[in-house]
Amino acid sequence: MVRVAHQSSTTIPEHLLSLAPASPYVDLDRAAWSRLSASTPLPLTDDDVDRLRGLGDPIDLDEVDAVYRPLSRLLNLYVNAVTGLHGATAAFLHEQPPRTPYVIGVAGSVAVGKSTTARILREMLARWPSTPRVELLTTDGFLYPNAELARRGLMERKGFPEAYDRRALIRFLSRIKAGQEEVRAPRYSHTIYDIVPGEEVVIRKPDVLIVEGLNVLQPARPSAVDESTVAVSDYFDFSIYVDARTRNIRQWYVDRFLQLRRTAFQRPESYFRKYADLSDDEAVTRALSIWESINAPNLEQNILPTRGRATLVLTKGADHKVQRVRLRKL
Ligand SMILES: Nc1ncnc2c1ncn2[C@@H]1O[C@H](COP(=O)(O)OP(=O)(O)O)[C@@H](O)[C@H]1O
Ligand SMILES: CC(C)(COP(=O)(O)O)[C@@H](O)C(=O)NCCC(=O)O
Repeated sequence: MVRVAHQSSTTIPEHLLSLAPASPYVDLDRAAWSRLSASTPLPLTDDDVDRLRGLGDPIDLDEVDAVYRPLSRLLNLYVNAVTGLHGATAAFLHEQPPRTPYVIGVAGSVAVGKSTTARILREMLARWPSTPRVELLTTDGFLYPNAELARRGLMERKGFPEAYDRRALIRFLSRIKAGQEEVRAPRYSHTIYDIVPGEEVVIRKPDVLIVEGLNVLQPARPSAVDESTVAVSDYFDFSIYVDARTRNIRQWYVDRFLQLRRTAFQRPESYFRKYADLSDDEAVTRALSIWESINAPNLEQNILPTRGRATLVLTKGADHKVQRVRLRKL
C-alpha cells in the first residue's frame, strides 16, 4: 500500500496506482537539462547576446549555453525527424516531399521575456545547416487597429483573445504551411500603440517560422464556425511556454515601464508620451494600474490556462534565469 500525501485516511491499492494519469512531461532542473547537449557547439558570442537581449532582460552567454544550447539541439533533432516523416509520406504517395516551414509557437505573459527567447532561438536555429532561414513573427500585427478596438469597446482589453483578428492569423499560418512563396502580415508598433497603416511584414518561405504572442496556445473556440474551429496552435510543430511567478512578472513589467519612460516614451510619436515626465512614484502607480487592470487578468484568465498545451515549459526565477524545464514526452 502507498499512502497518498494530504489524505492520511485514504489509501490507493498499488494495482490501481498504475491507472492514475501520468504526467505528459519530463521535469528537469537547470543542471540536468544543460547536461543534455554536451557535444553541441555554442554558436553565439557575448556580442550576439548583447544584440538580442530584450529591454530589462539580463540574459547572458552562460544562460544561452545552459538553456538554449540544449533546446536548439532538441529542435534540430525534431526538425530533421519531421523532414524524414514528410519524406516517408511523399515516398508512399510517389510525390516530391513538400517544403513546408517548421513552425514554433512561443507563448507567455506580457513582460515575461518571450521576445528574447524567440530572438535567441532564431539566431541559434539559423546556425544549423538544415535550417539556415529562420523568420520571426509577433502576433501583435493581428490585433485589431485601435479604431476597431474602440468601436468594439476593447481598448482596455488589448492582448485579450477577443482583441485579435484570429481568422486573419489562421489564414496567414495556413498559407505559411502551404509553402506559399510570400505571406504578408500587418505590422504593429509599440511606439504608436497601434497597427501601422500601409506597412506589412513579409515572410518568404523560411525553413523555420517562430510565432511569438500572448495567445498562441489558445484552443479553438467551440462556438465558432468554418475555419475558426481551427486553433492557431494546430499549425505548430512545437510550442514553448515561458513561465514565471506572477509577482515576478509584475515586477519586470514595472521595471520595464520605468526604463521605457526614459527611452521609448520620450519620442514625440509615442502613444505613452504623456507618461514620459511622470515622477518615479507616479510611473510605478501608472504601470501597476495597467498591469492590474489589463495584463494580470489576461494572464490569469487566458494565458496561464494554456500552459499545459505547450510542448516545452521554461520556468524562470526572479533573476530571469531558467530554473526548470518541462518537456512533453507523451
Ligand atoms: N510601450 C512600449 N514601447 C516600446 N517597446 C515596448 C513597449 N511595450 C513593450 N515593448 C517591447 O515589446 C516587446 C514585446 O513585449 P511583451 O509583449 O511584453 O513580451 P515579452 O516581454 O514577453 O517579450 C519587448 O521587446 C518589449 O521591450
Ligand atoms: C501588444 C501586446 C498586446 C502583445 O501582443 P502579442 O505580440 O503578444 O500578440 C502587449 O505588449 C501590450 O501592449 N499589451 C497592452 C497592455 C500594456 O500596454 O501593457
